[in-house]
Amino acid sequence: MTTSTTRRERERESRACQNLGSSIPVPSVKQLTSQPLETVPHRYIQDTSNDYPTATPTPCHSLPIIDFSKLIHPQYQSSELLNLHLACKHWDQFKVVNYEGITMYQRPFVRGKLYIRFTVEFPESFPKQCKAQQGVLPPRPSMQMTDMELDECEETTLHDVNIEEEMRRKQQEALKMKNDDMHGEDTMWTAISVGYELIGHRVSEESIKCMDRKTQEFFDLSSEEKKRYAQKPGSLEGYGQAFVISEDQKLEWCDMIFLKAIPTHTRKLEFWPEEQPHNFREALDTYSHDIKKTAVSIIEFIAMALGLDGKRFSEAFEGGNYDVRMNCYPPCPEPERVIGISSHADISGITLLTDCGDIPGLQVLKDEKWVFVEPITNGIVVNIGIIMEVVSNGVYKAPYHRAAVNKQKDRFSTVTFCYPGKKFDIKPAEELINSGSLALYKSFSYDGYFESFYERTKLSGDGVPFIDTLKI
Ligand SMILES: O=C(O)CCC(=O)C(=O)O
Ligand SMILES: [Fe+2]
Repeated sequence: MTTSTTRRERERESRACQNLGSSIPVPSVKQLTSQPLETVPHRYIQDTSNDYPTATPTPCHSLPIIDFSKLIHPQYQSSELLNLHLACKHWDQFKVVNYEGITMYQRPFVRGKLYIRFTVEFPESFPKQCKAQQGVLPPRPSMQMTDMELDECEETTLHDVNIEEEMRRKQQEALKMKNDDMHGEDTMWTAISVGYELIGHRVSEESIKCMDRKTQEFFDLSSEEKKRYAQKPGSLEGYGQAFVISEDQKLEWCDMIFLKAIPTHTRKLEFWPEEQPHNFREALDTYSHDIKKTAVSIIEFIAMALGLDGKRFSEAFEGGNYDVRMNCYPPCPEPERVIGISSHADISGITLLTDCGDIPGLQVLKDEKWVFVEPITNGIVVNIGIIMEVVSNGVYKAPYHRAAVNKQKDRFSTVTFCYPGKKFDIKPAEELINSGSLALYKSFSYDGYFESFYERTKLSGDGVPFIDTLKI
């Protein structure tokens, strides 16, 4: 009974995998740049006429940092969860009242700041009936307060606050404290994210460093060697480029290898480099299990920050799917005319990215500007994916991001797309809907969600972002 159910499930899974879309073979950018290039071939030149400008780096354009060790520390958890929430959703209006917050750590008589978030929704029009209703209702209660009520009031001043700068400052303090605390420890890693930056997570340094090396070594192999792992018709897995569906489509300045990593039975080892790079498979095996552990914890905290049952999410991601994409962006003679990866939002629940080296390339769209995400040594970028945008009913948004390239050096990144298990329906969380909000997104089964995504990748050029097709 169990065996046949498992077999049936696997068959369904394998059918679903075959429907994952495919990509037609394209030249390798690494090979293209192996000889000196002065100009870029026409197929790579992007139309940048309607593009957003790139922001000049400033402190308020850098990403917030969340301290993972605080998330798991009873003393700091609630304040760090608030930071996490603000980091995932940082566009509301904030005011601050000084010295009215909770007491400060180790200073029981000093209160910190009280941040108040105002989300004001003005009606678009006042219905005509309002006036008529006023006529039949009793007079409004007086706003005048009694002396006793006034005695209990305390006057205070609401200061305007730039919450992003404020968070930045707090996070820099947190980072400093963390570094002081961790002096001498080298087993922890720093992590950053597109929605927020995370420090102190539990992936081992060796695991990430080793994967970084293997990613670089893979792309440094000869073309013949890499082609042994080339994508096959009807599959996105393997070495190549993603989502090239027509011969005249613009190409991205990127070579990649895409592999399903977890659960282990979904691995297609024919695409996993074997003899070279030496120990590539072992490195990816360890890395993917480590990244999964981090993802399971992060998702639990994200759910808690949304006021949802964290355990439901950690369980769903414990039994989840993890796909790894390794990217190589070779140097380009005209970097401003090409794109490494075009603007997109990830379809995952969350995405964890490690930058192999210190060359910036990842950009996130913030306030209609492309902002570079500075690689942090030993860091992981955490990005909210479309699944979490739907589940949060739009409270958190899956940010648009892209990869820029540079003139001087290869850039490499290793990206893990983290998905819940197949039993997880992709729909706004019931707790959020029951609390009075309308569902803003449609509901999908796990397979239904992917089917609708891959259907859309086949429709080129209608310009409707996938996320918009999910909205009610
Ligand atoms: O390499 C990067 O910085 C971005 C990669 C990315 O967004 C992706 O693979 O989905
Ligand atoms: Fe992405």
